[in-house]
Amino acid sequence: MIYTVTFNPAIDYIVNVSHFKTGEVNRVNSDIKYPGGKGINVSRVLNNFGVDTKALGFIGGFTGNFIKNYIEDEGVKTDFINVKEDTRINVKLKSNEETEINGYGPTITEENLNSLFDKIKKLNSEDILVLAGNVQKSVPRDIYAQIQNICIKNNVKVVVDTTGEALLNTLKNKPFLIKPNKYELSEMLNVDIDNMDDIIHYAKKLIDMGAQNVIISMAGDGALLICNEGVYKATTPNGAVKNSVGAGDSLIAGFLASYYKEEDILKAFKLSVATGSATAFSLDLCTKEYAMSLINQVDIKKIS
Ligand SMILES: Nc1ncnc2c1ncn2[C@@H]1O[C@H](COP(=O)(O)OP(=O)(O)O)[C@@H](O)[C@H]1O
Ligand SMILES: O=P(O)(O)OC[C@H]1O[C@](O)(COP(=O)(O)O)[C@@H](O)[C@@H]1O
Repeated sequence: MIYTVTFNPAIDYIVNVSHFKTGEVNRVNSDIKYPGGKGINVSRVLNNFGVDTKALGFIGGFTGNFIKNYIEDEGVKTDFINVKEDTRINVKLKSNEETEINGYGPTITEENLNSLFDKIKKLNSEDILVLAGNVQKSVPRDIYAQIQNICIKNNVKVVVDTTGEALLNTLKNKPFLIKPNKYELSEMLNVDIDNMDDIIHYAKKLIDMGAQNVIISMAGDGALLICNEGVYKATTPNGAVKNSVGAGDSLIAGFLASYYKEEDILKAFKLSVATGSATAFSLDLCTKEYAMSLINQVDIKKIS
């Protein structure tokens, strides 16, 4: 089973406004609410691919229930821990530019954390665990590293998709896969990144620091994979972007949907990029059929 953990789920409130102006009353052309948060998105796409997945994490209030009911109706299994405050709402404003306002999120207590640890202790070597998204300020910065330590004992593969210090803290525990985008790569290592050589150089540093496989996602410029076999670059398929929220999460889901079945890193990389793009070209997260229809347009080249 592929488990995901989302510490800070969100309702993604997508708002389309033709010509957004600050300091004025703006009327929406259309709006829609989706369940969001990185691990939840990964589980939703895995479920679309027919892969058995369970979403763990913390939800609260009516906003939390919206997420739970929505994804359970789609067929995603859940085992959330209820917290006292409401799950956050993240606003994704689509106008001439895309603007995101991500909420703060509810407090997580030590008791909440212990309940999560108990659930994770039950995973075994057949399972994969995805730790995805930012964690609330109330949570220790090394929480993902603490969870990895439980997983190491039970031989569970761990994928980490977060940023900054929280991600750096996980490297010593050798995560199976990490997926910073190029801005997150530059931010976490506190370096300027100007070109592809810089991206490769710093992505290799993450391998030296402990990551087993690194994907650097680069939106419309595709993605890079750094693994045991070398460095590979993937192009993206052609298409018109409708909503890129969740494209990175979809990339991870596509990777795992393939890897879980075939354990072939390069095949998984190809599907991952097709899946990320399929979501970017869709209003909601993509279907399996759409991702599969794009896969032959993804060109992968070994670059070193
Ligand atoms: N504009 C785009 N055109 C085509 N594919 C895209 C576009 N934006 C995102 N994608 C796909 O989604 C993947 C992840 O997107 P990216 O924006 O890099 O991740 P994140 O959402 O984590 O920042 C990319 O590697 C690519 O496959
Ligand atoms: O946990 P964070 O970093 O605040 O991000 C949460 C947001 O990221 C998303 O999971 C989308 O992530 P990506 O676009 O990077 O795939 C949204 O659903 C959610 O609003």
